[in-house]
Amino acid sequence: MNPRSPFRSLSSMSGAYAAKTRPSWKSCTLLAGIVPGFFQVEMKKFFSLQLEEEKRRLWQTPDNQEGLGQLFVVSDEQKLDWSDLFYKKMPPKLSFREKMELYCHEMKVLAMLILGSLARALKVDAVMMWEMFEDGVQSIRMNYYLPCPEPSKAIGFSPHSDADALTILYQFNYTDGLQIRKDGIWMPIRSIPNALIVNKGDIMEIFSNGIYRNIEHRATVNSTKERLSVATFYSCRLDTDLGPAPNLVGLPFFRLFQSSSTSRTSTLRG
Ligand SMILES: O=C(O)CCC(=O)C(=O)O
Ligand SMILES: [Fe+2]
Repeated sequence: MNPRSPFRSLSSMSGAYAAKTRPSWKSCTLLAGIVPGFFQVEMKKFFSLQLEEEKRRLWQTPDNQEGLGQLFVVSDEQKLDWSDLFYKKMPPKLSFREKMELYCHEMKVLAMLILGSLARALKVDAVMMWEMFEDGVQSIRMNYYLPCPEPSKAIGFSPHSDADALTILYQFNYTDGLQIRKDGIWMPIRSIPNALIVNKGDIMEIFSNGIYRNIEHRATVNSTKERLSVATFYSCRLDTDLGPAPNLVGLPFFRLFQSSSTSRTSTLRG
């Protein structure tokens, strides 16, 4: 039987615990809980690259170990390692673009969780919902509202509904401004530290046959404080025939929307 290195869970790795139980093993298997499956898929794709041209482009050079290849070959006689290898140095800090991509990735995971709950609430086929949204279109908008000398005469973001299925909004510096229209009245949504606001958009209204209404909202400005918000928009795949879910049309429901191709839906507001 192969010996196994000791297991540790991430939560048990407090300094005191780790010092007291320092294992004689030089390595330890850490159970971190979150294993990024998407990375494994991409890695497999990468190593199955058949394109000679692409491989040549990524090939290591004698003065740079970064890239694809086996630079540990020092003589024709040596026994070669039976592996392909890709080596890349990572910058110590993420760039703004990388941070934005990471944020979008986390928001997509959250959007899919929320869509899963909505599928259960609407009693729609979860597989159909998954296929519609898993490779959906995602976009991000960052809004910066400057203090305005005459806030009552200006509006930060005019009233609109988002064209997507779900919007996840984060308000950075706890400055109020977002308002939603309920029964004809504009209601302020208080900015709570670390809270995300989830709004349903036009696609969700169509898909749910009007059960979930899109949210009309706007952003106001104020005279002393700037305000920052970031909205990530999540829509279904572009090749979806968008219409109400089949179980939501027919009695007791009236069909409120016809199906049409998603690419015709306006994306002006997300
Ligand atoms: O800044 C806000 O609170 C709202 C932003 C918004 O509605 C949008 O970007 O679509
Ligand atoms: Fe919006």
